[in-house]
Amino acid sequence: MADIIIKNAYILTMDPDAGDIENGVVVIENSTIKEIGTSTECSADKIIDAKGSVLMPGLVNTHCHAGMTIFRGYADDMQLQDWLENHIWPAEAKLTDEDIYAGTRLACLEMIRSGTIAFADMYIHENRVAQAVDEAGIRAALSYGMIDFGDKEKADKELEVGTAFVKEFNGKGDGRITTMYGPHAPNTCSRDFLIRVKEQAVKDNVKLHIHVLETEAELNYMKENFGMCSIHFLKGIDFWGTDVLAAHCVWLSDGDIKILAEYGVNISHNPISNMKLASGICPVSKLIDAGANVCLGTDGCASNNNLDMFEEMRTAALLQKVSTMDPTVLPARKVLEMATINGAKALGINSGMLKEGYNADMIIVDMNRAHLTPVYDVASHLVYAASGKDVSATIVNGKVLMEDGKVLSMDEQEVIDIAVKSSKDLISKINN
Ligand SMILES: O=c1[nH]cnc2c1ncn2[C@@H]1O[C@H](CO)[C@@H](O)[C@H]1O
Ligand SMILES: [Zn+2]
Repeated sequence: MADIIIKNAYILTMDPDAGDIENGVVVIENSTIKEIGTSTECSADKIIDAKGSVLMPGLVNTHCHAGMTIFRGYADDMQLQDWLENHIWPAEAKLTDEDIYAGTRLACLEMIRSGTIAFADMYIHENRVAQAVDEAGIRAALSYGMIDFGDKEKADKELEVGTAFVKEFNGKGDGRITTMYGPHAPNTCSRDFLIRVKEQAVKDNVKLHIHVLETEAELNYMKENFGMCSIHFLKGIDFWGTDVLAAHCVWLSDGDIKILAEYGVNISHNPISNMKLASGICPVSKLIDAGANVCLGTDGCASNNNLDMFEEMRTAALLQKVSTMDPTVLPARKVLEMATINGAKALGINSGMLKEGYNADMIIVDMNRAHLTPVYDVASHLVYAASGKDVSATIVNGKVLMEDGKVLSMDEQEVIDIAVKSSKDLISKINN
């Protein structure tokens, strides 16, 4: 007896061998996909009738600071450096681990609601992030964000916290949680520290998550201090590899693009954050043409200001078209690949496709809506017309986290109330 059968769905498998299945069935047993096709002999404890809906792999958000939902709308309309140094970092200094737990629960709730099945996180008090992820039932690749600012003592401490986190939480939450090292950026971490972190990550056999060339200011800083850009600098210390998830990568030369592709670096494109902070535009279509693995992320909620990966897909497509003045770049299916297959590859998880043996991580999108009518091409609607609010069900690791628009793995009102309280406490701490 299987656990769940989903029937009568239009299945967007994202599996290049299978394509779309117009009236399909998926059978879930334990945490994986047991069968996918047009019919099944299996029976199951639970049957979900997805008539009129699309069943697809859940989306993967490859760059997030989940706890920053607490700062949603807190500091808008400024330059990244001013925003971080004068607003976000002073406020983060007042955050308690309880605030981060509350903010991450809110993020998980929002992600489950909007069809995200996994995310890559870099933040502080990451043990509480892991707790929130474990309880919410979502999947995540978590890292403690480390910054040394060239201070040797701080570097030792940061690496100690980062290493302890990696070791304690890798594989937790029935394997839904994996861990990474999170050196913040080449202009906030020293050369020595980045070398040590890379060595430790290789030793522990875990991946690395880092911000790279998000701003022109970083490019100028690296040129002034090292006589080269961050891409060549990181190449020089043997940092690059398929184990690296590099967020942003906005300020790239054609030579940099070749390096990133050659080393198989995973690039998390965050178009909304890059637009909001006026950081610039990642040359996504050039990266893809060069053969690089480009995926999508929202960044934290203070620079987006939501975690809706459907909005991120649409923005990625539109921004690339207007910036290259070529409407043929990043067609809908390509963007869907970025948000599913490519994201799963970056996180090293067996998700991103609906295929036998893969993780049972999937979502149901309700197409019976005015703004999704009529339908000529399902992929087009998912990228250009749908939003996260159209997701009716989210399944992660074979567990139904949301069904018929109702979140089952957490008490929604409680999560919202506690996050509101955290934000109010925070403001009074900041003002005192
Ligand atoms: O867009 C961004 N660029 C650089 N840093 C960021 C961005 N968003 C958030 N953080 C910061 O990265 C650290 C992770 O532990 C946090 O301090 C967070 O505020
Ligand atoms: Zn970030």
